[in-house]
Amino acid sequence: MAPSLSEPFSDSSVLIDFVINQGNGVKGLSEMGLKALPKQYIQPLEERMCMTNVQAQESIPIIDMSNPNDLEVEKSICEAASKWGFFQIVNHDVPVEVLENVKDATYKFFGLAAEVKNKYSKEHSLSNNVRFGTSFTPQAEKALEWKDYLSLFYVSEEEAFALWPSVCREQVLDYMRKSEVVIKQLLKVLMKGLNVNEIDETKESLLMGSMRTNLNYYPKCPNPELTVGVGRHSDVSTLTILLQDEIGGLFVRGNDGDNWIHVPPIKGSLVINVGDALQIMSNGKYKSVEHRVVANGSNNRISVPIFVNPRPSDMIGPLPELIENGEKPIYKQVLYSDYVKHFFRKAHDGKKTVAFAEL
Ligand SMILES: COc1cc(/C=C/C(=O)SCCNC(=O)CCNC(=O)[C@H](O)C(C)(C)COP(=O)(O)OP(=O)(O)OC[C@H]2O[C@@H](n3cnc4c(N)ncnc43)[C@H](O)[C@@H]2OP(=O)(O)O)ccc1O
Ligand SMILES: O=C(O)CCC(=O)C(=O)O
Ligand SMILES: [Fe+2]
Repeated sequence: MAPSLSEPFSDSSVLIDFVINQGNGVKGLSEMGLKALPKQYIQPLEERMCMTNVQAQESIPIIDMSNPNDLEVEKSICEAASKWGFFQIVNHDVPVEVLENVKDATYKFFGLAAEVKNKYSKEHSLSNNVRFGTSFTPQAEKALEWKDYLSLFYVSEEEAFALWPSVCREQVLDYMRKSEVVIKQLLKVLMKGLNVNEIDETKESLLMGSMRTNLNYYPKCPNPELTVGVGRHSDVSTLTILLQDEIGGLFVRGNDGDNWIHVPPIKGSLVINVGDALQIMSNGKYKSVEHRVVANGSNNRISVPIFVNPRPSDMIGPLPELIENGEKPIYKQVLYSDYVKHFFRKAHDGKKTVAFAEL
């Protein structure tokens, strides 16, 4: 039974039951037309976005990928990855209709009835590789985040056909397939910037041996200033390729450490960011930068990140080529699945995950 408007969720077990156990998510809360944000979503003051900390004059680089092997383009990719950890690419090879189709499919998935989406929840999903959820890690969070997601870990086309929701399966697979060219172009350039000039099969697998695509849904929120869409974090990937819609709300930590920079939506562009695995493998040259998403009081928002990762069974650490060149390692070798489990078992806490690999 849905809770009544006059008795909103003062009892947390009622909220958890409605949002998590019944699969209504925050989308279900948003669609009830609540007048006030349930207290479980109220973030401590220091985690709320304060507009005085936004640096409106700054922006992350926008890189034209028409000629990816042009030396100036290569230089701007490596500089952006070292200085900002984030950049947007335009004129890349991923067709605009592939991007539009995956956005439509995201709306289709979240438009399904709660009972249907709930078949993919941690409790009911037939596989750990397919997971519908809400917030980030609700069991570890003091305050919940205003986001629902579907997370799809790619193993094979056969598995995707058997297990992924049919309303979005083809569109996500197509988005992943078509993004592979640009992912390889970027990794080749980034490796060249480290003087790693050959990407053999083993290295390619270490850099991009596994991929996970998330469909993120941030519904319209009452009192958006009191909560977050996604709290401060860095990704644990090698690289993340992020498609966002036209609403905006993604902020990246500026390189002076205190301020936040908005990532404005640009039609047809993709946002690229360095994840912790690449920061570790590059021995700190490329930076995985903290970012967060604000909640929105007027619009629903979606985004579709592809997390390009090592394989769970890979050991990651500074690349041997860097150490052979005389660099002192600042990270140890860690099993990538241990690193990711450490990330998923705690609430978002900015850049703290990487301490797991520090020497
Ligand atoms: C969801 O909101 C997010 C997500 C992000 C993600 C940013 C990234 O960079 S994702 C890239 C993740 N990397 C990979 O997918 C690498 C390859 N995969 C793995 O290494 C493994 O699949 C695994 C993720 C480590 C899971 O390993 P497994 O041995 O099967 O162990 P489990 O028991 O299933 O999971 C361990 C632990 O993690 C939780 N968890 C697993 N998958 C997810 C998921 N997709 N989303 C959320 N949480 C997940 C799981 O519940 C377990 O926790 P327990 O407490 O139950 O033990 C960035 C920002 C966001 O807001
Ligand atoms: O929605 C966004 O713009 C970013 C989401 C994000 O940071 C993530 O899923 O890791
Ligand atoms: Fe992220």
